[in-house]
Amino acid sequence: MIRRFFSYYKPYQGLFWLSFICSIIVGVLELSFPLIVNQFIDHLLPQGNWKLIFWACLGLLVVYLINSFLQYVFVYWGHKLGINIETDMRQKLFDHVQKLSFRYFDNQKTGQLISRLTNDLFEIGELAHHGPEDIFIAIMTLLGTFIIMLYIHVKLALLTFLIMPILLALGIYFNQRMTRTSRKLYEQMGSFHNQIESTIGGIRVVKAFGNEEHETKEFHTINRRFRKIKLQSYQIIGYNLSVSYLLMRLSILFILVSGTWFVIQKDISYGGFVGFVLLTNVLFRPIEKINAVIESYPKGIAGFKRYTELLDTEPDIADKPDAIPVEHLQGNIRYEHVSFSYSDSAPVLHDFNLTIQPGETIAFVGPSGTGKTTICSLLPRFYEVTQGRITIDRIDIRDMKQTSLRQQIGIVQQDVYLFAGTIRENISYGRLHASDEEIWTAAKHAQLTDLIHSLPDGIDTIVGERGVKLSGGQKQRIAIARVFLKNPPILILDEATSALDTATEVAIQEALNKLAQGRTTLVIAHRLATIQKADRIIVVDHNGIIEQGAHEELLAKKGMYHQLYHAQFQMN
Ligand SMILES: Nc1ncnc2c1ncn2[C@@H]1O[C@H](COP(=O)(O)OP(=O)(O)OP(=O)(O)O)[C@@H](O)[C@H]1O
Repeated sequence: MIRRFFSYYKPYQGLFWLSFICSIIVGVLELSFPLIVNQFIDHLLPQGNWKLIFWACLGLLVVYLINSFLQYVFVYWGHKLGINIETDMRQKLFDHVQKLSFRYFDNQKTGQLISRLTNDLFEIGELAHHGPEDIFIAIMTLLGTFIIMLYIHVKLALLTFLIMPILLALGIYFNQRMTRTSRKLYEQMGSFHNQIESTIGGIRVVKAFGNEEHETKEFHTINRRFRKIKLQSYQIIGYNLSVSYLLMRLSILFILVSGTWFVIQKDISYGGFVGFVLLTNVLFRPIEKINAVIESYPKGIAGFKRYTELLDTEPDIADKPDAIPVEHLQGNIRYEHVSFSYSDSAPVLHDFNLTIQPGETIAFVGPSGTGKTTICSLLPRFYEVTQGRITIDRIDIRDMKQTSLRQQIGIVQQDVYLFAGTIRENISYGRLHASDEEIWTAAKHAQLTDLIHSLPDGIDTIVGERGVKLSGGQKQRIAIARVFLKNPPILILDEATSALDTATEVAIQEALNKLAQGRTTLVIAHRLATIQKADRIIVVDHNGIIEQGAHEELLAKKGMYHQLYHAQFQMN
C-alpha cells in the first residue's frame, strides 16, 4: 500500500525534492542556533569584542532570513504537492466511478460516494504533504540533535535520551486509539452525507407526508452520534498533547537540575549548558511533529484504504480488449436463450428468445414486475445476461465497445432526469457539440417550440434541479428532443403511466411516433390504448413470453392480452 501511495508522487518529483530539501535546510539551520549561542557565551562574551559580536549577530540575522524564506517555500510548495496529488486521485476516482455498472450503484449509497470523493481525499492530500516529510525530518532532527548533544556533553545527552522511549511509547499508544476513532468518524461521515442527500433529495416527499419532524429526529440522532465520535477524537488529541507537554517540560526541568549540577562540578561550560537547554527545545519539535502526523496519519490512511478499495472495484461490465466500435446499426435484435437475475435470487428472465426486425416497433405488455424493463435494460448492457446472448445485426453486444453500442440506442424513460441547467443544455446532452440549428430542430420535432417561446428566457430558461420548474409532460418532451438530437437507429421507450391531459398526451404521442419512424423501437407499454399500432405486441408474464402478435390478432385470441385490454378499457 505504501508503494502504491508513493506512486502518486511520481509526476511531482521536482516539487517533492524542492520542499524536502527546503525542510532539511530549515531543520539544520534550527540546529545551528543552540551551537551559535554556545560559542557566543563561551568565546565572544568573555572577549567583549563588539565588532565580532556585531558580525555574529549579523550572521544570525542572515540565517533567520534564509530560514523564514525557506519556511514559505516549504509550506506553499509542499502543500501544492499535496493538493496536486489529491486532485489527481480525485480525478482518477471519478473516472473509475463512471465506469462502474448499474449493479454497483444499485448497492451503493450516494452519500458514501460523495464522502469518498471529498473528505477522504482531503485527508489523503494532507498526509501526502505532511506524512513522509515530517517523519523523515523528525527523525533527522532527532538524530542531529542527539549528535550535537553528545558533542556538548555526553552524560547529559544520555540522560536526556532515557526519556525518549517513554515519549515514543506514548505516541504509539495514542496513534492506535486515533486510528480506531478515525475509522468510526469516517463511517459516521458517510451516514451523515447519506442522510442529507436522501432527505434534501426527497424533500418534496418529506413535505408531502408532513414528515419533517421525523426527518429532523433521524438527523438529530446521526448528528449527535457524529458529535460524540468527534469529541472522542479530540479527547484523544487533548490527552496526547497535554501528557506529551507535561513530559517534555518535566524533561527540561530534569535537564536544568542535572545540568546545574554538572556546571557546579565544572564539567560543562555556561555556554554549553545554555546551548544544551536550547537544544532540548529543538529536540521536542520533532516529537511534536510526530504527534501531529499521529493525528493526520490514521485519517489519511483510513481514507487511502477506502480510496484503493473503490479503485480496485472491477467494473462488472467492461469492454473486451478487442471490442469493436459499432456505427450505423440496422437494428436487427436477437435475444437468444437469455437468462438473467439481479442477484442470487430467482431469475427474472429464463431462456428468453425474441427476434426483432430492423425498423419494427415492439410493445411489451404484462403484469407489473414480470421483467419488461429488465428485457430493455439488457440491450444497452446496463446489466449483463447471466446466460445466452443478445445480438444486434448478428454481433454479440459483449463484443461491441459499450459507448458505441449506447450511442446507437436512445432511451426515453417515464421518470425523466433533467440536469439543473437550461433547456438548451438539457437538449444538447443528446449530442454535446450539436449546433444551435440542430437543437432547435430537435425541439421542434419534440413539439417544444410553443413552450420555449412562452418562457421569458426562452431556450435558456433554467429548469431547476431535476427539472422541478417544468411539468411532467414538458420534461418528457425535453427527453424526446434529446433523443431526436442523438438520432439513434434503436429506441427504448418507457411509456408514461401517469395520465397526462389529453392535449399533452396527444402532443407527446405525436412526438414519440415521429421519433419511432424508421427506427427499431422497443416500447414498455403501460397504457394499451397507445400501442395498438405497434407492429407486434409481446405479452409477458413471470414465465416469459405467452402471446405475441398484432393488436387485432391478440384480441381475437381472447387470451391474456384480451383480458388486460378489457380490464383497462372498463377502468377507463
Ligand atoms: N436493480 C434491481 N435490482 C434487483 N432487482 C430488481 C432491480 N430492478 C428490478 N428488479 C426486480 O426484477 C423484477 C422485474 O422488474 P422489472 O422492472 O423489469 O419489471 P417490469 O415488468 O418492467 O415492471 P413494471 O411494469 O412495474 O415497470 C422485479 O421483481 C423487480 O423487483
